[in-house]
Amino acid sequence: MSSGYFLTGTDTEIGKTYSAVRLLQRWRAQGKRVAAMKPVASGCEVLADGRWVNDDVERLIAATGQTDRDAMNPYRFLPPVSPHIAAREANVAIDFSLIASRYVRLAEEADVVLVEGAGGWLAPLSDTTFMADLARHLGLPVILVVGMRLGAINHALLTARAILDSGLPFAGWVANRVVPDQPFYAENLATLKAHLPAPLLLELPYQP
Ligand SMILES: Nc1ncnc2c1ncn2[C@@H]1O[C@H](COP(=O)(O)OP(=O)(O)OP(=O)(O)O)[C@@H](O)[C@H]1O
Ligand SMILES: C[C@H](N)[C@H](N)CCCCCC(=O)O
Ligand SMILES: [Mg+2]
Repeated sequence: MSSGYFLTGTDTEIGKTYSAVRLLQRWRAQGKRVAAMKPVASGCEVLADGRWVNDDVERLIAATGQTDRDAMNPYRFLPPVSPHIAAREANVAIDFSLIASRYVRLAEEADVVLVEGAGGWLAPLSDTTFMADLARHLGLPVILVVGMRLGAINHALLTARAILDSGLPFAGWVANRVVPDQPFYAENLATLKAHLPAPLLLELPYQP
């Protein structure tokens, strides 16, 4: 029986993929077969042969050794904008059932599947749906990446409340240092530990 997690963050660009790679490496080192999924990616580079390449997909694939990009990334959009806008511009409706069936396929071959959202917990996927709805559709416990910088306490506690409201288990959080020298880092971490109702799974240093 495989386990799966939905990885969200306090914002976009705060190190979800960076943390995903570290989590995947850790599980791999424990002898687990790992798979990653980036169901919806916005922001691609177009290669000379016309292929669309998303950086998150490439980084996740490099960490897991998966080869089938289409299986782990069913929706890929060119502009680096909110997925609901990218999907609307492309005339695409994001189908949660399709994502769930791909997830099941990945889970059949892995001990742990890590699903990375796009943006934060309430990043929209359409005019009426949000990342949180996709996480609920998949029914996965949630891991929150906190991009450690000024303002993150508020973002983290708001996100934690919204995760609890969703009814999904809040499996844990990652403290990812996105700035080199956050003043009073230890105190910020202690405040988060005191208020977040889930265990700190990983503390990642700033990497210059
Ligand atoms: N601990 C860290 N030290 C230094 N740089 C970091 C760290 N974590 C993330 N970064 C850098 O910050 C940028 C954003 O990180 P990342 O792509 O993982 O964010 P994300 O939350 O996955 O974004 P998105 O919402 O687009 O998926 C990247 O350039 C990454 O290398
Ligand atoms: C383009 C970016 N890197 C992500 N892929 C999408 C971020 C969506 C954020 C939506 C929002 O909350 O405003
Ligand atoms: Mg990412």
